[in-house]
Amino acid sequence: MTATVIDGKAFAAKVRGQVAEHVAKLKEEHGITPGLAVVLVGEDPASEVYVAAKHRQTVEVGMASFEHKLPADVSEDALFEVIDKLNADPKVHGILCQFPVPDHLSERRVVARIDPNKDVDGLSVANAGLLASGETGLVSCTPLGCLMLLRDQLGNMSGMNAVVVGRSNLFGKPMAQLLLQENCTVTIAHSRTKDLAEVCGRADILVAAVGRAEMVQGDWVKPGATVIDVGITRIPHPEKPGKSKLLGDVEFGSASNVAAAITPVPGGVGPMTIACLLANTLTACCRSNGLPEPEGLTA
Ligand SMILES: Nc1nc2c(c(=O)[nH]1)N[C@@H](CN(C=O)c1ccc(C(=O)N[C@@H](CCC(=O)O)C(=O)O)cc1)CN2
Repeated sequence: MTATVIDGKAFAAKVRGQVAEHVAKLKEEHGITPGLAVVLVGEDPASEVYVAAKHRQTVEVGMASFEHKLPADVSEDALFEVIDKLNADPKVHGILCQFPVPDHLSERRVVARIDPNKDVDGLSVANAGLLASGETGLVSCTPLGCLMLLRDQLGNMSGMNAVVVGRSNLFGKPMAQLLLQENCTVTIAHSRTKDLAEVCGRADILVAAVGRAEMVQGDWVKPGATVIDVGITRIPHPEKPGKSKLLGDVEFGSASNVAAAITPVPGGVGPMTIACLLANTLTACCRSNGLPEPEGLTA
């Protein structure tokens, strides 16, 4: 079997197109422009690339982009002052702080300071709780992106065995909740799981978010499964000196011989993260103005 390679880059472009269409309608019919504020603390090179991509794509879909770059040694008080102003700013519908933050800051405390209605990363305790209770909130972007890819690939997932490898608040836990909402039978596996290969081998839907390059081998994959690879590890390119190469958590070559469908790295889940951030900003804007939400862009 050679798996269908799920094109996350193309799907993300489609999502951005839907967001742009809805944004244009909001402007025309209601004179409202959704706004996204991104706070970057320090100069982590990867974070700078992601924040630049967020700014570019926000502007491309017709939204207002507000960037706040703070020095690496910014105090928690000074950072909270910026967040408080954004919470109170009616032009800003979505706020996020790019992670990781420097060690003297706590990601948990930063997220807790953001108004849950503007928490477009969906990471606040309020939004995590709403998701766990099956109520409407804002859903973490990468799991939301994976859900969109799975719905597109599989349609009805009811009764399927889903295994999520990884239990982070950013990804594993919300992903498991979303799969549960799709009526999957969900297992969350993690570093202490016994016989991980056997657990993975029972998955009709296997979502790997372990953060260890190529840990999930082809012989862990059930024939015909749909495999979603959330890992991104950057290594020096073996053939091109000075260049780097990205690896997922799944050994793509062997897994794609067994699976029915699989996301590649790069070009799979990654591009969906920013597309879903834009979708969440649009959703937050519609909700705060009491307007109907865009269809197909929420969980
Ligand atoms: N506040 C947040 N911080 C971080 C998040 C997040 O969702 N919220 N996620 C990651 C970084 N990230 C977005 O912020 C992100 C990661 C990867 C991609 C992406 O498109 N990846 C490409 C490869 C890009 C490359 O060459 O490096 C792919 O997989 O094809 C977009 C956004 C951590 N921080």
